[in-house]
Amino acid sequence: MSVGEGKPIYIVMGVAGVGKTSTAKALASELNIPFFEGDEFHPPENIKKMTDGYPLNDEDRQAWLKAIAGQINRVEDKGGAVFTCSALKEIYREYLMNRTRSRIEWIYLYESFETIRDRMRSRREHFFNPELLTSQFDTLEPPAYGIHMRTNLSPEKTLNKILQEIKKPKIGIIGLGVMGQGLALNMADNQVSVTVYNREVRGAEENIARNFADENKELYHFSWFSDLEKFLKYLPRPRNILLMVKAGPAVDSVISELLPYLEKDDLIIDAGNSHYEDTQRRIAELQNKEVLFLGTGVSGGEEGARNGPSIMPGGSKDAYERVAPILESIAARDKTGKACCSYIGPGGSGHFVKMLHNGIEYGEMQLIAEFYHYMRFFLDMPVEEIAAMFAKWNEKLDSYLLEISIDILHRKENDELLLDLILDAAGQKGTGGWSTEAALKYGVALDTITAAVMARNISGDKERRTRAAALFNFKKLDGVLYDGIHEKLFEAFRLVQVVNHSIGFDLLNKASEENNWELDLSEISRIWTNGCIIRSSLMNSLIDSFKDNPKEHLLLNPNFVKLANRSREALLEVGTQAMSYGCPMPVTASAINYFLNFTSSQSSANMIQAQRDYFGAHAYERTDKPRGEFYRTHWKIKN
Ligand SMILES: NC(=O)C1=CN([C@@H]2O[C@H](COP(=O)(O)OP(=O)(O)OC[C@H]3O[C@@H](n4cnc5c(N)ncnc54)[C@H](OP(=O)(O)O)[C@@H]3O)[C@@H](O)[C@H]2O)C=CC1
Ligand SMILES: O=C(CO)[C@H](O)[C@H](O)COP(=O)(O)O
Repeated sequence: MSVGEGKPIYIVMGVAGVGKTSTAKALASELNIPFFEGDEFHPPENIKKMTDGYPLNDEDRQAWLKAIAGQINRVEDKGGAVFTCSALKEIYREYLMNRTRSRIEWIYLYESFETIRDRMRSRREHFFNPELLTSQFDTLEPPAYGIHMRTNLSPEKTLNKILQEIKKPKIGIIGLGVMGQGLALNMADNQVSVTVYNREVRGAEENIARNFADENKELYHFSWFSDLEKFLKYLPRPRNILLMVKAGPAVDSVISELLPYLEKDDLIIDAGNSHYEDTQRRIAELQNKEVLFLGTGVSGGEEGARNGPSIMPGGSKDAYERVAPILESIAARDKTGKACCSYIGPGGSGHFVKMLHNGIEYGEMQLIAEFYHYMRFFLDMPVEEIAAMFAKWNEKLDSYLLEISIDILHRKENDELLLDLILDAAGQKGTGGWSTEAALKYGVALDTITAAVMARNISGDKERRTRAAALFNFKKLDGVLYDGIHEKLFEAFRLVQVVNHSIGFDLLNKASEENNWELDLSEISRIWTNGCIIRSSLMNSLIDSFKDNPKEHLLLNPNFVKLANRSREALLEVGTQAMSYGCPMPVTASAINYFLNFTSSQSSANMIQAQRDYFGAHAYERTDKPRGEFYRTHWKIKN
C-alpha cells in the first residue's frame, strides 16, 4: 500500500470545549474504528500547567504532538482511527502531517467564544481551566482545509453532517480561472468535496485560492491550498485531480510539477482545450508512472461551468468510470434528464471531439455574424428588426449562439448599440485552426470551419483592411428588400447551419475510423444538446439521424436531403446576391461551394489530375479502368 492510501486518520480539532471528545467518540463508534483522546497524550507537566491556569506554549506542545504522531503511526495500517487534538496552529497540524504516513482528514469544530465559555462553565470534571479559553481563541489558526463544522446543532445532527461530508466523492481542482471557479462551485452544489489550488505569482497572481474560498465561504466550504505539495498530500489516494489551466505549455508545466508526487492510479483530468495530440503524448508519458489521464472537453463557457456544461471525456475507460459520478452530476441534462456527459473513447478522442465542437462553433458564429452584417449594412434593416427576425428564426432553430446574438443586438451603452463600439477584430485561441489542420491530416473537406477561421484571421488585419478599403473605394451596392426575402434568408441560414454541422461530423467520423476510436456520433449529438455552445434544435434531430445512419454524411441522410432540396435555391440566391452587393460572406460562400462540390458526381478534378501529370508526371486514374490503377501520358508527344 502506498503512502496515504487506505482509510484516513480523522483528527477532530478545535478549541477546548467545542465538543471534540463527544463528536470524535460518536464518529469512531459509527465508523467502527478506534478512538484516541488527544489530551491523554499530554505529559504530566502539561496537565499540571493547564490545571494551574497557565497556557501551553509551542515548546510544551512538542512532546504532546510527538506522542500523538507516534500513536497515529502505530495504528495507521489498522483501518483508520479517530483522534482528538486541538491542533490550534498550522505548525502543529503540519507537524502531525509531516511525521505520519497516513492521510489525515481534519474535522475542525467551531463555535463562538461566548457559547463555548458558557459550556465550559458547566463542565466541572475536566482538567482544563475555562479561563484559558481566551488564549485558545488567540492561538487558533483555523485550517484552510478539512471538514469545517459548527457545533450549534444536536450531537446527532453534527455527526450526521460530518458523515455526509466524509462520504462525498473527492476531487482537487488546479486552476481557478473563469472555468475552474465555475466547476468548483458546480461540484460543491452537487455534493462533491472539492479542494482547490491555484499557483502564486508574486505581484500578479496572489491569494487566488484563498480569495476564492473566502468569497464563497457563506455558502460553501472549500479546502484551499497555494502550496502544491500540501494540496497533493491532502487529497485522498488514489487522487482525482482536475486541471483547468490555460491549454498548451502551462498544462505540461503543471504536470511536471505534479509528477514527483504522483502515485499509481492517481488520475489527472485535463479539462481545458488541449490539443488532442498533446493529450495522446501526455497519456503515453504518464502511463510509464501508472498515472491515469482523461483528456476531457468541457463546453458551456462561464455559465455552463457553473450550472451544467457538456462534458467530453476521453482516455482510460476505467478512469472515467471512477469519476463518472462526479462529472455526470455536474453536467447539463438533455431533454430526457440524462447527463450531457459521456465517455467518448480512448486516447485523445475527448479533446478531438471538443476541438470539432469548437470548429462547428466557429462556423456558426461567423454565419450569424455575416448574416447580421449583410442584413444591417446591405439590406439596411434596422437592428431591432434583425433582432426580431433572429428571434422568430430561433423559435425553430433554438440555437444558443443565435439566442446570445439576439441579446447582443439589444445591448445599448449610452443609447448607442454596444456592438458598434466593439472593434471588428476577432480573437481566437486555436481550436478552430486545429480543426483545419486535422482536416488536412485526414484529407477531409472542412470548408465552412476553415472559412470561419480565415475570416477571423483577416478581421485581425484591421490596419491593412482599412488602407485597402480607401484604395479600392468600393461603392457599396445596397440590396433591396423584396417580398419573400425574409423567408429566403431563413432558408439559406438554416441550410448553411446544416452544411456546417455535416462538415464537422464528417471529420469526426473520418478521424474515428483512422484512430479506431469508435465515436458514437448519435451520443456525441446527445451530449451537445445542452450545456454546450452549439446546442440547438438541429443537434436534437441529429441524435436520431445518426442513430438511424451511424456513419452517413448528413447530406446523404433522407431528412436533410429533403431540407437541402427545399432550401438550396434560397441559399444560392442569398449568398450570391450578398456578394454581388459587395458583402463578404465567407461561411455562406464556402457552404455553397461545399454543397455544390459534394453533390456533383463529376468534379473539375480531372483537369487537376491532367495538369499534375503534365508538369510533374504524377499519374492519374482513369474512368474506363478500375480505381487504384494509375496511368501516365506523355503530354508533349502528340498522338
Ligand atoms: N472560457 C471559456 O469559455 C472556456 C475555456 N475553456 C478552456 O479551459 C481552460 C481554462 O480557461 P479559462 O478558465 O477561461 O482561463 P482563465 O484565463 O480564466 O484561467 C486560466 C487558469 O490557468 C492558470 N494558469 C495559466 N498559466 C499557468 C501556468 N503556467 N501554470 C499554472 N497555472 C496556469 C491560471 O492561473 P493564474 O490565475 O495564476 O494565472 C488560471 O487559473 C483553457 O484551456 C480554455 O481554453 C474551455 C471551455 C470554455
Ligand atoms: O471552448 C470554448 C467554448 O466551447 C471557449 O470559449 C473557447 O475559448 C472559444 O474559442 P476561441 O477563444 O478560439 O474563440
